[in-house]
Amino acid sequence: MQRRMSDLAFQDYYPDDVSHCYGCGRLNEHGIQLKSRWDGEESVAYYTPKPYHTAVPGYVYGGMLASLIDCHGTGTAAAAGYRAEGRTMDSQPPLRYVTAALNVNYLRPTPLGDPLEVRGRVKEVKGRKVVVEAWIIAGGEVCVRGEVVAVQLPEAMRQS
Ligand SMILES: CCCCCCCCCCCC(=O)SCCNC(=O)CCNC(=O)[C@H](O)C(C)(C)COP(=O)(O)OP(=O)(O)OC[C@H]1O[C@@H](n2cnc3c(N)ncnc32)[C@H](O)[C@@H]1OP(=O)(O)O
Repeated sequence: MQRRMSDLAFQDYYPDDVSHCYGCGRLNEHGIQLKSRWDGEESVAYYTPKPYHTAVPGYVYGGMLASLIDCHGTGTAAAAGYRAEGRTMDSQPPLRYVTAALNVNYLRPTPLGDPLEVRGRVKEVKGRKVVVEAWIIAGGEVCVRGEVVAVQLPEAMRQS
């Protein structure tokens, strides 16, 4: 069945050459394949960690949580970059963002087994840089807060 455009997540628009990321690449069969969308002025994604994403028994591994902040942040940055240019994510030329900086604060243990809600808000769009704050909610409580600085790849590093 053909999907409506509004069903597509930010990551579904990534060109193939940036769709192998472990966290968000739709072409990485071993990865998380995170899907982020706008929810008003915020962005949102959902993911339920697997039983093997364990830190101490019953709680989610911090590296997994950092990956969620990272890839929801870069996805939100990409969407914000297109929005700042007044165009849709399927328009040309494609924008390619990478993580320049990632800060993660673990506020309380994140229970393993519940669906996690990952939310984001754009703090700044300036030139090639987008700063996104992101947080993870489990069981109605914010367990993790972070910030992502995403920067568009310099022209010289683009392969297409
Ligand atoms: C639809 C398709 C979507 C495609 C989206 C694809 C998503 C894939 C997501 C993958 C997520 C990853 O894991 S990516 C893999 C991990 N990341 C990487 O390997 C990146 C390695 N680093 C680099 O390649 C480089 O350092 C860059 C490209 C990030 C930046 O280098 P540059 O291009 O020379 O940057 P530069 O001109 O100096 O800086 C530009 C602006 O960014 C700021 N800036 C630069 N680095 C930092 C930093 N660490 N912390 C804070 N701010 C920084 C500068 O102050 C400046 O701000 P101002 O002065 O203008 O204010």
